[in-house]
Order: sequence, then C-alpha cells, then structure tokens
Amino acid sequence: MSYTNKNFPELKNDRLLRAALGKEVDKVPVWVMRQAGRYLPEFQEVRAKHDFFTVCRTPELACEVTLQPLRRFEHLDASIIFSDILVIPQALGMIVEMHPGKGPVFPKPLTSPTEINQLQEEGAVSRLTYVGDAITLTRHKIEGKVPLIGFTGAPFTLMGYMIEGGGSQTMSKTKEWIEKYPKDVHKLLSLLTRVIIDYLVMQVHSGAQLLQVFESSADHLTKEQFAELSAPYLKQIREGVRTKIDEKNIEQVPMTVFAKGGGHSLDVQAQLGYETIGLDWTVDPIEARKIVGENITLQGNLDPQDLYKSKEEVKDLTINMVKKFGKFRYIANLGHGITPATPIESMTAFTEAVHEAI
Ligand SMILES: Cc1c2[nH]c(c1CCC(=O)O)Cc1[nH]c(c(CCC(=O)O)c1C)Cc1[nH]c(c(CCC(=O)O)c1C)Cc1[nH]c(c(C)c1CCC(=O)O)C2
Repeated sequence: MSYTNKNFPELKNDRLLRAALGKEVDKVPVWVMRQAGRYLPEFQEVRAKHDFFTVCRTPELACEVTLQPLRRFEHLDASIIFSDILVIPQALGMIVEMHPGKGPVFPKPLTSPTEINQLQEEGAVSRLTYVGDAITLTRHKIEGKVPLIGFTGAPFTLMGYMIEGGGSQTMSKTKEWIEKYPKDVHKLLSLLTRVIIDYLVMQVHSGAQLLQVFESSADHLTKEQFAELSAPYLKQIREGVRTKIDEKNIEQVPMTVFAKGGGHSLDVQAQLGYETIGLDWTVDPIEARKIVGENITLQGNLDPQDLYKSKEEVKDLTINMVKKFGKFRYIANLGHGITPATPIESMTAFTEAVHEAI
C-alpha cells in the first residue's frame, strides 16, 4: 500500500463539513468521541492481540479499528483516526505505557524544568509519520463514505500528563509548576504548540478533513487560568495551521476546539478562530449559542452517562438535545468520550435519534 497516493475517493457524505462551515444540511451530522473503543467487542478482539500503542503505530490496525464503528452504526457521519493524544510526548522522547484498568503511565515524568531541554523537538513530527500513514490508508479504505477527522491534545493537557506522569484527579504537580516556574511552563507550552502545529498540518497533508484539538484538562483551570495557559496557545495553533496550510498550497480544513470543563470561557473560545466549539454536558445549548453567536458551530453534548438509560430514554433525551441546539451550525456528539461499559444498543439509539430529531 502506498501512503503517497493522495488521490482519494470522492466524499459522498459531507454533512459534518457543511455543518462545521455553517452551510445548510439535510440532517444533523453525528459522531461520537471515542467511537472506536472498548465498548465494541471487535475492538476488544484487536486489543487482545495487540498492545494499545502497537495499534496506534500500525497503519493497517489503526485503520481497521477506525472503520469498525462505521460498519456497525449506519448513521455515523464521521470517522476519527484511531490514535492517542499522548503520541506527542512519545515523539518528544518520553516513554508512555498504557496500563489496562489504569490508563496511561509515564515511568519517567518531567520532574524539573531543566528536563524541558531534554525533549527532542527536532524531528518530533517525523517520528509521527505512522499517524499520517494511518490517515492516508484510512482515507482510501473509507471509500468516501464519511469524512476523516484528525486530532491532537492541546498544550496544557499534554503538559499535565507529562508532569503528572499520567491522569490525575488533582493535577497538583502541574499546579505547583504553574506557581513556581511560570516562565518554564510557558516555554513548555510554546514548545508543544510548535510541534502540534506541524503535526496537524502533516495530518491534513496526509488526508485529514477536519481537525479536533482536545483540551481535556480544562476542568482544572479557572477562567483566568484558561485565558493565560490555554487560550493563547489554542489561538496560535488555529492561526499557525491556517498559515502553514496556505504556504503548502493545500486545502484548508475546519477545526474544532473541545475544552472539557471550559464552559466558563465560551466567550474566550469564540475568539480563537475555530469553526466549531465542542461542549461538555454541563453546558446548556441555548446559553452557549447566546454566548458564541451565530458564526460558530457547536458540537455536543449528551452526558455519556445517559447511554446507560433505556433505549426509549436515550432517544427522548437525544431528540430533546437536538431540538435545543437546532439544525443550524450544529454537530451532535456526546459531551465527552463514550465509556467502555456502554451498551451498543444505546449508541444505535443515539445516532438514529439524531437523524430523526429534526
Ligand atoms: C485525555 C485523552 C487521552 N487520549 C485522548 C484524550 C482526549 C479525549 C478525552 O478527553 O477523552 C484522545 C483519544 N484517545 C483515543 C482516541 C481515538 C479516536 C476515537 O475513537 O475517539 C482519541 C481521540 C483512543 C483511546 N485511548 C485510550 C483508549 C482505551 C485504552 C485501551 O484500549 O486499552 C482508547 C480507545 C487510552 C487513554 N488515552 C488517554 C487516557 C486518559 C486513556 C485511558 C482512559 C481510558 O482507558 O479510556 C489520554
């Protein structure tokens, strides 16, 4: 298989891209964060045979897992490339392991600001070529059925994992760095921003048709901290990607920012230049629309926990949500990733209800 052939099959379902760009749609587009994941037995089967990061690094496996939800759920309007936000710290030279039942673990997290100098920024994106290859292969195999989304973690979220050494309830070490070493924190956020921009441009060059930036740890930030530690870098990323895509003479793609727990800063998010803002389930759709105005698409935001309710309840809640958002500039999704014990029937009920709602 050649990863250089960018002559992709024609896109047949462009609802997602139309909604992201504020064009009219026949139905509300729907996809689900973590739609390729452990709630699917066919995903578990692949994972039983291969380590998590081996799946990420093997284009054929990443492609297979990306396509799995599309085979099962006929209503899905997008796919998202199978990978992880933590491939960036790996490309910078850090070790990241995925421990079953525990999540990501960094055996050697950053313990002092001097270690920032040991991160291997040079060549980092070239060590992520496998993600580009997975994207190119998937664009061919998907046969234009739906668009393919590329993604990255945002600088603050990645910095948190690199300092904490994994997921953290409190992010106390990161908060200590913010107080003790503010200059070094900004130096690290800037380094990550540069790598992220080139990484996203590489994804577009490889075939990604929309990009989502996950600021999953925004729930640890106050509005003031979001404005200082997250927003400026998110803005640099949006602007940097736009500029570099123009320089390369490739087609621009819409971008989504998803700041989980960032509902207090929707006004700030609306100024970052992203076409779409992802909302977690704590945000009221009508309030969000009032804050961001008419020129931005909203994405979200059913509580993933609602998928444990009966099929009828899932359907009612979904229809109710879609009606609140309306058909204009809206992409239906959950308010965070689907959880591993979610019944498959709920996913069917959710995606079906979105298309039937209005
Ligand atoms: C914070 C974060 C990570 N990874 C990601 C985020 C941002 C989104 C979010 O806030 O959830 C992003 C991510 N991770 C994964 C995707 C794949 C694409 C998709 O289907 O959405 C995406 C978009 C696969 C994955 N990434 C992970 C899994 C499950 C691990 C496994 O298969 O063993 C999958 C399918 C592991 C992972 N990776 C990460 C954590 C915290 C975990 C453990 C939590 C968990 O187990 O669900 C880091």
